[in-house]
Amino acid sequence: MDTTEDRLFEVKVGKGRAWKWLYAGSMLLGLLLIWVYRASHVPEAGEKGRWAWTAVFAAELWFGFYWFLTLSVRWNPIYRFTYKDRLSHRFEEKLPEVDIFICTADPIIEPPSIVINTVLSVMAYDYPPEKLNVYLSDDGCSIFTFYALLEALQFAKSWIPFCKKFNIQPMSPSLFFSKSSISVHDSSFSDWTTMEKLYKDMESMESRINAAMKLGDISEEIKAKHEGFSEWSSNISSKDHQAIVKILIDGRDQNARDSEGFVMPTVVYVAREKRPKFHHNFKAGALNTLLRVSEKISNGPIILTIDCDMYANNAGSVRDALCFFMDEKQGHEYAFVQFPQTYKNTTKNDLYASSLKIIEKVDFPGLDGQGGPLYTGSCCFHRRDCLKGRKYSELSNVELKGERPQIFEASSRILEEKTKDLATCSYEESTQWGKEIGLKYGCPVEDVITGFVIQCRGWKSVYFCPKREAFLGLAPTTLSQTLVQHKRWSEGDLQIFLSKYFPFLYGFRRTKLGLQMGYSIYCLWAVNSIPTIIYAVIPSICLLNEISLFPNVFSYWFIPFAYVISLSYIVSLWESLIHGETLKAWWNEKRMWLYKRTTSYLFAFVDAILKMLGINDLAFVITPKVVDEDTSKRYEKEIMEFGSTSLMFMILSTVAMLNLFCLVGGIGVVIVDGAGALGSLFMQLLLCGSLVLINFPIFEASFFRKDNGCIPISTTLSSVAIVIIAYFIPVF
Ligand SMILES: O=c1ccn([C@@H]2O[C@H](COP(=O)(O)OP(=O)(O)O[C@H]3O[C@H](CO)[C@@H](O)[C@H](O)[C@H]3O)[C@@H](O)[C@H]2O)c(=O)[nH]1
Ligand SMILES: [Mn+2]
Repeated sequence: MDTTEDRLFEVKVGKGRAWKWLYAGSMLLGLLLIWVYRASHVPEAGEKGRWAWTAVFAAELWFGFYWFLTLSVRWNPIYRFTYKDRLSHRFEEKLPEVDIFICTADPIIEPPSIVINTVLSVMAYDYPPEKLNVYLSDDGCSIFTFYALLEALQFAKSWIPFCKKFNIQPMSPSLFFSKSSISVHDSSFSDWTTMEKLYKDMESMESRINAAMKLGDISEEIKAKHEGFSEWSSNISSKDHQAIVKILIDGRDQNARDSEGFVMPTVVYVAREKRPKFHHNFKAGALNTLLRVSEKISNGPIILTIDCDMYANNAGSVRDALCFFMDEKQGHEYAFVQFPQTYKNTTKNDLYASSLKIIEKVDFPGLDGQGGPLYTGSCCFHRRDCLKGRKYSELSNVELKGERPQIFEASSRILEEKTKDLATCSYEESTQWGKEIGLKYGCPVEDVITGFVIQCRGWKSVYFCPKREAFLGLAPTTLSQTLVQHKRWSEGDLQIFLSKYFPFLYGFRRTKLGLQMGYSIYCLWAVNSIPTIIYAVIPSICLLNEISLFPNVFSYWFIPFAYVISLSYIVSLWESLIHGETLKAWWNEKRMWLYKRTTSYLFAFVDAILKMLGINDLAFVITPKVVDEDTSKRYEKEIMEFGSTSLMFMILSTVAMLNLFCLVGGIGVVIVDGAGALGSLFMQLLLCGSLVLINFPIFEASFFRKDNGCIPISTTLSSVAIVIIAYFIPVF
């Protein structure tokens, strides 16, 4: 019973080992030579540039070490393929219940129209609907989200059967109808009238929801239609809002069938206290709430967690995930199956590098080869018991039983009352929730830390990248949103590194060394800020002051520098291009690399240290899912968005101005001193020149743009002033 035909999935191992050895070996040699050069050429005490030299040396040591960590995810990538036909052939009748957890937190920055499209998309999965249960957690505790959900469920009655009948993908109505070429256009599609009607229904649903939002209230007429609205009837702002649980569709209920006998998935709305406070714990708290509530309602052994802006785009994803969990040979080893988080709103050249292409295409298959990818919060299927805290044991055969708790027989109203207490934040007081049970608390990347602990309990995870994207989400569409998001991520990741979950210690013997290194790549994102700032500032200042920090182009020592630098850029460019990025997207990615490191990571670094000292509190800054029309037009045209004053922009602008200033000065020096100076300052000219080039959008936004997204004049003036002042401070 071990032939390949029995397996529900297949694994292909990446090729090119010999090349990798050659690459890694020669890079290492180059790095060693650079370090030898640095160590043997330190300027004498009292000589100019001694400090600069030391700083640059330290930065290069770090870059070398960090590069070494990144080898872990390039060494052994694996790629997976599933056999869904075998799954249905063998297990169709025994498919488990699947619970889908969707989180939303704020009706303004996460508009209900987005949330309901996510809900509708997962309801339409190609999966027995009586085994599909959708839970929406609403930390915004918003009557509008609730209302929108009710509207969506009404619409679902025609939308879901339509999706199933014609295999509609994407299953999110707004995405489906926004596509200019609709995939059902072939001859088999015969139901234009239904489609047109659906489109009209969707539009009128949207306009009703928007009208209610605009009005700031739900009309009495609508409120009368569902008793659930009464939860909001009393003066909510003064009352301590405990929790709401509403079973809106009970999939087991015969009434949930439509006239043709069509069954709808179960849909449950859960809201907790409105304002984050004691025991709230942000998204991790929300997911743990859903764990408890769902346990009493459907208790699906498999759970999908997604964010409210992540539309399901591939109807087969649930079955894909089950191909891993239900595989007889290896299924019992896997705790979760992570799908890539892809975005529907990235522009052609991915201005803010938000597609995270290299992570998706290179890092994660690489991590999979080391024991499994990170859990990234969204687009991930879990085994319920692993998520709750179960340890792996080779002996126990983890069955995926689809049994519902007895209590389900209870009527919805009784069940709602019973689960309400479980949904409150105060329920968790002096319990193990967030510590031993469920998602971990106290970290802005609850997902990464939770996944890591699961892997340390002996479980493996799976990364599955299907041909048709499984999910399509919304990436941030402005520079500051992107930088803030990365601050949250890098801060959370660094916190893990500084905590008892330090990968090399906590993961020791529990996970592979390669996986610990893989985690460290992200955990140390924030630390990269310091060496990067050193490199972006010091060589340029030295250039201006005619202090050479690199070997002369005509010296042998120049070779390792040239080799290491060009090879790393060639490899990075090659990785981008083979994964379908444009040349410009690569360039944009390099710019964001610099911007994240000099701002997000720097702030994260500082905040993580403060947090460790107990000075700072935990926060979760939610990424807005909408921007105004003006901004969104600029985004479409790939014009970088600044628009406001912020410390982050101030830093970016100062670094850019400084380099411009130094480049002009440096060129002046070379012209005056001639070829000799060019040889010894060549590397610095190149570095400074590249920094000026990559910062072109900043110069444009400071001096040439007139729109609302340009850099405020005050920021430009201040950064120029800082550069001038810095020029007169004798640093060396
Ligand atoms: O108090 C909160 C705060 C956030 N959320 C939800 O968490 C999700 C993610 O928030 P978002 O602002 O969109 O963050 P992103 O940076 O886009 O999210 C990434 O990073 C998070 C960790 O920082 C992960 O939880 C996410 O899954 C992952 O997509 C959203 O659905 C929110 O509604 C809550 O439910 N409650
Ligand atoms: Mn998001």
